[in-house]
Formats: sequence, structure tokens, C-alpha cells
Amino acid sequence: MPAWWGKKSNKNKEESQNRSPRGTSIGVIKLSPNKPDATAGFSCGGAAGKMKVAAAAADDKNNNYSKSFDGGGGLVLTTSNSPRASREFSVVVGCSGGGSSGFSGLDSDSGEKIGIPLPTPSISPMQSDHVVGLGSGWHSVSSDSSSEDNQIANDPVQFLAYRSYIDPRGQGEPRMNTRSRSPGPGSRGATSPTSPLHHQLSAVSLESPTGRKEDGKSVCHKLPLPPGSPTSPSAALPSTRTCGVNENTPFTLSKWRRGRLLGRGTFGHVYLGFNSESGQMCAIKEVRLVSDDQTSKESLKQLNQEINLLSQLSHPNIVRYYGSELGEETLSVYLEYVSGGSIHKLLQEYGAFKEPVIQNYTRQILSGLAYLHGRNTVHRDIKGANILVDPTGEIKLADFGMAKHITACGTMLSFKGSPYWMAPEVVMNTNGYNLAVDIWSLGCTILEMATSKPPWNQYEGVAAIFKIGNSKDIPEIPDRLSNEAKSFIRLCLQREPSARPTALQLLDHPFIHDQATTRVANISITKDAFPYTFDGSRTPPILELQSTRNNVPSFDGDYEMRGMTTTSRALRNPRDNARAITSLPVSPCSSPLRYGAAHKSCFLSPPHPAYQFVGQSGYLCDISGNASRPNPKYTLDPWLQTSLLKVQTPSTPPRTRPI
Ligand SMILES: Nc1ncnc2c1ncn2[C@@H]1O[C@H](COP(=O)(O)OP(=O)(O)OP(=O)(O)O)[C@@H](O)[C@H]1O
Repeated sequence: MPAWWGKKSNKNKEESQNRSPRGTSIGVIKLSPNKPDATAGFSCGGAAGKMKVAAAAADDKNNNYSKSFDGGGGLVLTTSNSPRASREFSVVVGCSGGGSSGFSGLDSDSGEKIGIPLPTPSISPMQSDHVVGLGSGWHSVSSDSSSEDNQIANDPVQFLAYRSYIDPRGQGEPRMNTRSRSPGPGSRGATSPTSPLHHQLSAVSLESPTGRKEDGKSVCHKLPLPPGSPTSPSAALPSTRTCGVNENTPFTLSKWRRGRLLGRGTFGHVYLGFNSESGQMCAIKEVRLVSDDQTSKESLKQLNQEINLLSQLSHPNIVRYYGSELGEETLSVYLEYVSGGSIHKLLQEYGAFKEPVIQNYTRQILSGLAYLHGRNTVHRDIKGANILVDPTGEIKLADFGMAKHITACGTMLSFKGSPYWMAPEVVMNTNGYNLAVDIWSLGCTILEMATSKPPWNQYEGVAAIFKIGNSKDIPEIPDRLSNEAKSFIRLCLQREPSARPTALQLLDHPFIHDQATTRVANISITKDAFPYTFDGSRTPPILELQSTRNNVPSFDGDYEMRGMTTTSRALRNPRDNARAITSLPVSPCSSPLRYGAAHKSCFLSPPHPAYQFVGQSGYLCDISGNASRPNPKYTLDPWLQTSLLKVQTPSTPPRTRPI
């Protein structure tokens, strides 16, 4: 598994956490400026455990590292040319005997080793940061620290006790502590976050949304009814966690049936949900709860954070939250089903996107971010794997487990995110950071879309973090991109956070704003880039519409089609395009390194959402099956285009849909 994807299986996570209470399997890297030595590579938690991130550090010509091991099994790397001469930072990395590497947290200021990071106590669901690292490999990292919080956080029992209290009204129902209490079902907004509770995890303070006593068996936790169900309260109040169940018959009356596995995340599994009464679908994010398992508790808390935030958001480019349900062994979170999967998955299957697709997706990501930032909330984990695409090409920001509401002081000091997409100020963790970290990550995500890999992917793990934090470089921007795209990316990737434009400002950038250009470019490029119909068959290799865009000269010229005329491209054997439809496992554990020929699978790919987007827009085809027929006489519908490309901003009334 390459470090830049770095999903670590739960198994490995558990293994690594189980091997040592503090960290023979959680390596600690200290980086300090004074001991030049380019040697790298180490093992921990046993001879077989290799930490590939360190191995790659030697490749970084701008930094010299030395290594040593501390008593706790941590690796100490030192670097000779850090601009922060007196500074040392330590990176806690997970490693396992199985060879996968994890990355659990960083305590940049103390330079001290930390073990599995624990969450800080909550102040309120919107003010606190319950997010914790779960040793999820090179994927999402989180670690918060403050002295008081750490003291509590380092003792799970103390931490959990801190967060919980017994209902002072004597009803015996565990609730959130006074500073994070939810007002109850049906409420929403900043004052109404709710938290699911599992009675087996009594130490974890999670409320009963019904405000009633549990039945002793299972808990009625605002069981979601199908979106759009006439009896569903959620139909009247979308985005609010709902308990659409008869008060006396909790849990078992769920209308949702769990279907196939959609994906795996840090917390557990995401399944397709089907409502046999309404015929509607949703995504069910499911976490298994084991009362004495620390990982379960952490997962639960992070999921709770996600619920709290998502339940207050309503925007077309943010995945919708329907409700949550707590059973005997699982917490299920019901979300809008976004069937196209993540941008990461699409990149794995189809290769890099062409510029109009990037432009379109970026505009929507920005729109979601502008909305989020308008609510002073930072996502902190923007990357292709956390951005979903629906069949109409609509983008949905997902995975709000790292998200955080920024309070008055406006900065945060925790270390969260996915290393390759992480802003320098997060890596260095000096003066705190703010909403601008998402803008940096957006720039990285655009590069990811343009190249199918994240920036800095030539470096592994720690070397990449050095590059982000300790160099003046910005990631390489592909030359084939238009000047507008390059300019946009450079603006996002300014090392000085305050120099980065806001999401709202970026919506006015020509790369985004030039809608006329975009719509024309979409015509030829999208069809060229995603030439598959809904049933997976190849469209006739004829391109009848050409982009008139002349300020983006390089769209047609990338990949293996460089230098070919449209006609010659059109006449190619479709199988020549196998590279573009490389089919890889959807699992986040899949390795992008498997892009080798052996893993190419021709003509197995599902239809690309962007193609459907074009089809449904009426640009190229109708959705009734004529998608593959060229229609040279087709004229564009300006109204459709305008509405499709309409920018969503926080000032735009949130779109609500019946659920
Ligand atoms: N709403 C959804 N609709 C369709 N598929 C989804 C949805 N949410 C998640 N998935 C699928 O499940 C996978 C894992 O989901 P997600 O990333 O939210 O889990 P997680 O545990 O929060 O992950 P992470 O490890 O990134 O924190 C995604 O990559 C995606 O393929």
C-alpha cells in the first residue's frame, strides 16, 4: 500500500494498538535540525514491521535525516537543514508487523512522544474537538493537545467520565455533559447538536434523543424513516436527525434494510440502505460497538462529531444527513446515497480527469466549502476520497469526522487531516490555523484530479511532511493545465495562509467563473474523457462537437492521445483506451501502485457520472438511451447550462429536498 493512499485496515489498526499500550507499534519520529544523516528506514513493533515513510525520507534531497530509536520503540529522525533551527517536532507513526504504516498524531510543540492520541474533552459539540486519530494509516491524522485536555485525554476512563454525567433529574439516563447537552429531537442549528448513545458504552456520554428511558434492550435513537416518506418527520424537516419510529417499538421497526457494502472507512463500513416501503436508498455508515474496546469508543465519538455537524448542514454540495440509529451492537448513520462513489475511486477507475471536469467539480467543491466556511466550520480533510460524485455529476462533500467549528479565537492547534493534502501551517502547527487549510487541501485535490495522485506523491510519508512543512516548494503543477487552472492552484497553495483567497473569493476566479468557456469545453472533452454509456458499453467513437475554447490549449493534448487529431482519436479501437478505464478495487485499502498492466480491466467500468451529467443536461444526449448517438445538430440550452453552472454560495438559500 503506498503511503499516499495509506488506508490502514482496521485489523492492522487493532493489531498495532493491541501490541503495545503506549506504542511499540506507534513509532515516534522526532525531527530536529542538527544531525545530518540521510539514512532512513526502520522497523518497529517487531522485525517485520517496516515503516516505509521513513525509508523514503532518504530520497528527500533537501533534508538530511538521522535516525535513532527511543526506549518506547519510536524512531527519532533528525534533519540538518530545517529552517526552524531550534525546533523539533515529532510525528507519531503507526507501524505494524504486517508492513503497513499508520500515522496517528503529532505533538509538534513538545517534541515528546505521544501514544495513541485521545480526544480532548468537549466544551460543546460545536466547540469541542472530539476527533481522535484511529491509527488509520496515511490517511486521516488527528491529534489535539492542550495541557488540561491531555491530562484527561491520556486516561480514557477519566476522559469518558469527564464527558458523561447522570441526568440530574434522576431519570437515570446518561446524557451529554452540561456543556454539550442537546436540546432534543427535532431541533437543529448550533444549539441543537445531538449525540447518539449506546447503553453498553455507558462511560461514553451520548444522549437519548427521545428524551425517554431506554427499554433495556435497545435504544430508540431517532430512527430514520425513508426520505420522502409521508410519515417521516424528516420529510418536513430535512437534515434533522429524526426518530421516525413508534416510541414503543424502537429499532426493530427500522424501514431500512442493509444492502451491499459500499466502502470501508476508518470507523467501519458503509452499506447501501434500501427502504422496502418507499423504494428509496441511502448510505448507512455503521460502526460496531464493543463496550470495552477503546477503538469503538473513539469511533463512536468521531462519528458523533460527524453527526453533530452534518445534522446542521444543508447544501447541495454536502452529503445529506438523514438520521442515526443505535442498536445493540452498532451505531448506524443514515446518509444520502451518492452512487458515483468518491473522486478517488473515479480516479482509480478512469485515470486523471480532464480540465473541464476538474473545473466543474472544483466549482462545486468550492461552493460547498464556501457554505461551510460561511458557518465558520472547517472540514480539515478535503481530498478526493472524501468527495463523492452523484450520477448527475453533482459533488458532495463527505466525511465530516474531522470537521470543526471554529470559535471566536479563530484558530486551532490540533494536527488533523491527511498528510499529503495537509497545509503547511497544520504540519508545522505553530500559530494555529483556520479555514484556509481547506483551501490548501482544495489545491491539492485539484492536483489529485489532474494527475490521479496527490501532490508530493513522489515522497512517502514523513518525507512528504517535511516537504510540506520544511521547504518553500509547492507541489508540481502539470504543465498541460490552462493558465487559469495553474493560477487557481497557485493561489490555493500559497504557503502563507492569509495569502490564500477565501472560498467565496475563489468562486470569482476565472477558472471557476468563466462559465461560458466551461460549458463549451464540457461538450467535447467530457464525452471524449468518459466515452461509456450507462450500461458500460462504449459510445460510438465519433466526436461531433468540438470545444471552441482557445485559452485552454492543452485539454486535448494530454495522455496518450497527445498529438492525435480528434478524428484519429475517434477512429481508434476503443480498447486502446484501456488505461483510461483501469478498474481497481473500490476499497480504500487498494493501492494506486496497482496501476500496472496486470490490474487493467477493460470495459468493466461503470458509467462515469460526469458523462451522465452531460447526458442529463441535454448537452450531448438524452437519458433515454440515446446517449451514444451523435447529434451534430443539437443546440445548447442556455438556461440549462446557466442553472447547472450556477454557483452556490452561503447567500443562496439552501436547497431543501423532501426526504
Ligand atoms: N453517502 C455515501 N454514498 C455512497 N458511498 C459512500 C457514502 N459515504 C461513504 N461512502 C463510501 O464508503 C467509503 C468510506 O466512507 P467514509 O470515508 O465516509 O468513511 P470514514 O470511516 O469516515 O472514512 P475515513 O477513513 O476517510 O474517515 C467511501 O470511500 C465511499 O466509497
